[in-house]
Amino acid sequence: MAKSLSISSRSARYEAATWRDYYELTKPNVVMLLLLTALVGMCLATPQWVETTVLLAGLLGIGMLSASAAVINHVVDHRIDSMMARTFNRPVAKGKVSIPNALVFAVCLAVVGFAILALWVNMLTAWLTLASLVGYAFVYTMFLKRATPQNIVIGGLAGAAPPLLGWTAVTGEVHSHALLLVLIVFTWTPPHFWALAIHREKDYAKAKIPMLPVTHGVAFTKTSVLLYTVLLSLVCLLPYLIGMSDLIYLIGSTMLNGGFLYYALKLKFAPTNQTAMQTFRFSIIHLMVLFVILLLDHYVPLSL
Ligand code: HEM
Ligand SMILES: CC(C)=CCC/C(C)=C/CC/C(C)=C/COP(=O)(O)OP(=O)(O)O
Repeated sequence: MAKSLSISSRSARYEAATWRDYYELTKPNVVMLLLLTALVGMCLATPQWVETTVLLAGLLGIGMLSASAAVINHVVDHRIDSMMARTFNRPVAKGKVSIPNALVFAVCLAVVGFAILALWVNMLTAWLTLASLVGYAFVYTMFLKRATPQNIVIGGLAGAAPPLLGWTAVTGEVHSHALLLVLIVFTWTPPHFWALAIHREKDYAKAKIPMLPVTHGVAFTKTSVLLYTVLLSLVCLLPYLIGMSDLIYLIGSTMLNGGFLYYALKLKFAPTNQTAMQTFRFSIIHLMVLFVILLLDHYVPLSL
């Protein structure tokens, strides 16, 4: 009796799932920023306007595979998500969306996304995007996240891939300029995540996830944020130095990196309770504006 009651109350909770829960599973804000970086990869790949079919099918396919990866992340992590204050309310962790339903949703997104890329873009982009899904949903989430504090440095490669995916969607080839855009996002990821991890250190310790502040302490993580931010500022100079981007980019990226360095220095040497989260929030604005500036610089010629 008690068993049947608990089953029926569980299924009642599953019935309560709405489209909003499924939408939340796709990490929409993260996917939007990933798509912005993919769009910039597309636009920078050609001096002409990107062909409409490639633009739309490319963004849709990359978006669907990224969303699928995010849904799988929710499924794999539902136990640890339910232990952390930031994530306990997520649809799978909370039991609002069942694991089978979430998996069916993820598989549908992945199959349709892959087919769109294969049919209307090209096979190179389809395979590279699928590899990014595997990198994030399986390699990072299932193994690295639980294994090493360098998890997000290595796993960051999957999240950094979209500018390359956008580029290959347009040209069908891997180009060094596209790899430089990947390097920018790759170098940006550690200060982006570790700033948040400092704020959420107790959550991660509780869930026994070996994030850097848990394994090496908050002071060491702050130093790592600062050093990666310095490295990011140097990497961000490369598009100008190799002649890929021009003056608008140089000025814009220098200002953004100045802002990021300000927060990283404040976090290390003069923090308040809010500084870690302010740094995390600024990292998102930094990457978003940086890629908009790359786009502006591409279409508005302005050089010395
Ligand atoms: C391994 C790499 C990464 C890790 C570990 C990571 C981690 C995180 C975490 C833990 C959050 C907080 C989510 C929440 O509040 O529930 C977050 C937020 C966010 N991340 Fe990342 N991130 C990574 C890469 C990226 C990449 C590559 C992008 C985009 C290019 C990105 C864009 C965002 C955005 C836009 C948010 C805010 C989401 C929101 O407010 O809903 N992240 N990230
Ligand atoms: C196809 C393709 C480009 C795939 C990449 C997909 C993707 C959604 C990358 C973003 C990385 C990210 C949000 C990591 C956080 O995971 P977490 O588990 O550490 O954070 P959480 O605790 O908030 O879930």
